[in-house]
Amino acid sequence: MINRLQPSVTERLRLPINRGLYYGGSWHEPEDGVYVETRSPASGESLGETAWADSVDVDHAVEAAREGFRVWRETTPVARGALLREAARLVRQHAEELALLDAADCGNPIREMIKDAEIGATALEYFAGLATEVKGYTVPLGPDHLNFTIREPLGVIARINAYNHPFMFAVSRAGAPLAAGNALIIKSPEQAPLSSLRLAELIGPLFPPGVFNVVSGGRTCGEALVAHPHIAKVGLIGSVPTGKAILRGAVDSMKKVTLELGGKNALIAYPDADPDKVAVGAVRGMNFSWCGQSCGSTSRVFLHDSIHDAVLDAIVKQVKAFVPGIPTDPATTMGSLVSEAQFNKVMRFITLGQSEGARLVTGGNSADDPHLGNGYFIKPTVFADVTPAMRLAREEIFGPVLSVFKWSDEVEMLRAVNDVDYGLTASIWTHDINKALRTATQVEAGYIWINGSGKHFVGTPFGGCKQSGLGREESIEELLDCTQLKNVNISLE
Ligand SMILES: NC(=O)c1ccc[n+]([C@@H]2O[C@H](COP(=O)([O-])OP(=O)(O)OC[C@H]3O[C@@H](n4cnc5c(N)ncnc54)[C@H](O)[C@@H]3O)[C@@H](O)[C@H]2O)c1
Repeated sequence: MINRLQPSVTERLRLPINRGLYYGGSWHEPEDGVYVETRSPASGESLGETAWADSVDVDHAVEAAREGFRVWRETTPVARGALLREAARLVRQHAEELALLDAADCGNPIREMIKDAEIGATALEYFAGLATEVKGYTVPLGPDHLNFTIREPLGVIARINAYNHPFMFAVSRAGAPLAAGNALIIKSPEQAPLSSLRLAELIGPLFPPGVFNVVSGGRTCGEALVAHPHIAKVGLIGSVPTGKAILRGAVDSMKKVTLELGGKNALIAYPDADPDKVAVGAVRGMNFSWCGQSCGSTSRVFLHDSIHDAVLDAIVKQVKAFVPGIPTDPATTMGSLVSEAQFNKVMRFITLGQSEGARLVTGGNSADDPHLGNGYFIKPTVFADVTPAMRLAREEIFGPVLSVFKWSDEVEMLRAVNDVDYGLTASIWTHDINKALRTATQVEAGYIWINGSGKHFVGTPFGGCKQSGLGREESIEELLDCTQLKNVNISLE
């Protein structure tokens, strides 16, 4: 059945046994009995069906989570932290099988996805350590009062996830809500639901029933979570249109919303930068391994005229290292797009870029290997002579397409960098510290690398400006955002 994924994968791929909805500490059938097939985007082969939750199922999951919350909020922070550390241990222990599931289900190569286990487990440990830092403070009001604040959990938090790192998002974004004493409902991405189910099998039973819940489904399931009056906060990792829909949907119940959305991120190279290092940064920042399907991808590269040709040549040489292949094969350096819809969207942008007058330097078509004929593979693609007005330069493609701009006037370049609706990441390359820091203050982005790209650092606030999102995660801000302050005044008169 799944032999084409990679010869030995049939033995190694451990599909989740449970395909239903995990809430209240056990597995449930969806009320209306609907299951939807999930297929490998690399081979077209079926990976079986998973439950498709609707609003009635969401009601059940929320009820179970409210029960879980009653127990969990009374659990000491140290005990919560201990369970999160145990969850981290299990994620590491099962790293290969979780990564294989994602490779098969979302098309990203196993050699990269295995790193997601370490990222997710480290996030759990980080928030486990912060569980005792959910502190209030005292407010001086003079001799007649003792006034203090208590920081309390919110209740039930829903996390709605995108498809590009399914189990890493499920794991890493569980840490803050649970450390702060909330119950959690994770909604898996419809394109790749399997690893979230396996995660529920592995770590769900660690927690009191109703504390850690996983539901699979599509937009209706997400909408029901957002509209539910007993969900206190929704965190989304997804696209800008979904973020806007969630903001609208959260109005009636006035819930908190955190949005980690898309990007059209700039890399800026100054004349003094080393062309080879810039090229390494540009290629790494573009995340070609998972076909550029990353919110933080530096998909717009602004090269100073004086180093433009040298960097472009080096980029073109380096992207040749990314050869589309079967994602479950450990040798594969670049996987497939997640779906036919995403493949078609990327191909439309490639055609559009050419018609807008950008110069296609390499790639631009699907993989040559006939063994990949059933999958959604596109070669790493680089456009040069891109100008700021082109749609290629302005819209998030979420595919392996890098746009290179040539600049000579710094003011004009910075205007072009900021003249997009997005503002997630930026990468600045220069040895001039003043220039680097001045540019960092001028670029409209939430997460900036100087002489680097791509990497996230545990404990540093990640999130976007403008339409790239609301709120900051991967840091203490994420933890505090899962809490609310209560003020208590004791009269001493
Ligand atoms: N900023 C970040 O950290 C980050 C990380 C990864 C991906 N992303 C972004 O995610 C996008 C790609 O992922 P995608 O295509 O899965 O995004 P998407 O917005 O289509 O879907 C994301 C999730 O939202 C759910 N959803 C869709 N419509 C909804 C609605 N109206 N109400 C509630 N839930 C709804 C989906 O079922 C899915 O689980 C890109 O734009 C990418 O930049 C952002």
